[in-house]
Amino acid sequence: EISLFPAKICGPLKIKLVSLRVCVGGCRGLTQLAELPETHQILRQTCRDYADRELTPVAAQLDKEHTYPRKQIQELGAMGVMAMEVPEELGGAGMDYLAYSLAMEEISRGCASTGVVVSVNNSLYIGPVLKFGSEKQKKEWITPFTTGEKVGCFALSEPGNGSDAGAASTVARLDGDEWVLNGTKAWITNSWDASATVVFATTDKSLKHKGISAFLVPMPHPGLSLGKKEDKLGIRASSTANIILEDCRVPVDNMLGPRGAGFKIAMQTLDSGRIGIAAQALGIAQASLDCAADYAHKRKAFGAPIGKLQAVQFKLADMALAVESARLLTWKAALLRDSKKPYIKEAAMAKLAASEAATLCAHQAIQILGGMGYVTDMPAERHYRDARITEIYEGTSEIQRLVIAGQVLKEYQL
Ligand SMILES: Cc1cc2nc3c(=O)[nH]c(=O)nc-3n(C[C@H](O)[C@H](O)[C@H](O)COP(=O)(O)OP(=O)(O)OC[C@H]3O[C@@H](n4cnc5c(N)ncnc54)[C@H](O)[C@@H]3O)c2cc1C
Repeated sequence: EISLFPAKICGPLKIKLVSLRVCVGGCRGLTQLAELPETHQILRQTCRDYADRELTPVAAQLDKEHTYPRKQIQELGAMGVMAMEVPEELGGAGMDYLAYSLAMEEISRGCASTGVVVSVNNSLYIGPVLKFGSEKQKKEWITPFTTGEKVGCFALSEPGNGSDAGAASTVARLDGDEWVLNGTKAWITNSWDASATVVFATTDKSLKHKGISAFLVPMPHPGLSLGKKEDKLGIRASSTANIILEDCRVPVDNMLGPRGAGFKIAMQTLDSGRIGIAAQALGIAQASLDCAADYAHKRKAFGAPIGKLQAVQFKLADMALAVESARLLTWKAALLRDSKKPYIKEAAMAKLAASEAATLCAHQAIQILGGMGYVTDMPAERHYRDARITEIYEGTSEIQRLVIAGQVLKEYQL
């Protein structure tokens, strides 16, 4: 298998990923979190090699020019990475969430913008269709999104509400055999590059969050327009914009899941999605540590490498500790999900720990690099900018703490 690699980028990698499908059941019983099964180690190395070759060298330019990584997303699609959990019959890689987390970390280590495109397509767009869609919807709305040719998005937030997602003001009105959508969705990742979106809108305002339903909307589509591309601090190669719905009509068949189930669909989607964002944050944290440790060996001050200074060593130790502990939490959350056990608390813990690790590591990497950390000649400043969003989207750090506390209090309920 390994001898096939690398003849041509996508073909051999696809073969490798396909051959890993057989082992998915093997990791369910994994108790030794510190060591991955061999199959997952191969997947991790394959994604790491791809990122080193195709993402790390171009990440700074994609960021600078705000360029959507089209070629890379198509290559990742050919590898199976754009639809990791989707069964083979629907065109996906048929793998587990641990595998998805490993791929997400390695891709984000190379380019965090590419990481978020992969994450939104896998967990936020395909995820809810796979879980709540009819067989017909799965074929129509998933299969074309497995190859990297098309990507999807997830439209929950609005200008007036983000954390308080149940307060959605976008409405859906039934008119004959069509739903008519009106409202504005804010901050939608992938929107400028997407071919479809899951939209959350209220079908009965009096029921509050229980009146929210989910809809599948093709893009472009009459009545759907995009706002300006947001000029962001980080993850600048991914697009973020408002999606504006003005009498946007979709057939009744485009409702995803039962009427009124939209809030549940959104929350369950975000529970899983957080594991992917934890993995994205881990990739950024690891890239910051890589950059700082390498520099500590090479940069000399007062006649010796700065890595000999205890002050620098302490920073590296704290960074490595934060990365490793967040990685174990992320793998634990993924393994629990793969074994169909409750994972809400662990996913929130993983996202909180990994995003704070990313912020810490990126901050300390700049300190270790000194002036070189502050300019675009080195990647540390990009990691610092990219890290920040992981503490905001798919639930801010404050919301993660609320989720964790809610679960802890439940465990101690009398
Ligand atoms: C680059 C980017 C990409 C995004 N991509 C998407 C996407 O693809 N799809 C999508 O639907 N959304 C997306 N979002 C939106 C994102 O999920 C929201 O920004 C996030 O949930 C926070 O919502 P908000 O910005 O409205 O902040 P608010 O909810 O207004 O929060 C403001 C502050 O108040 C705090 N706060 C709010 N409520 C509480 C509480 N109960 N307890 C304690 N503190 C609280 C928050 O933690 C935060 O610090 C994206 C955002 C960005 C910036």
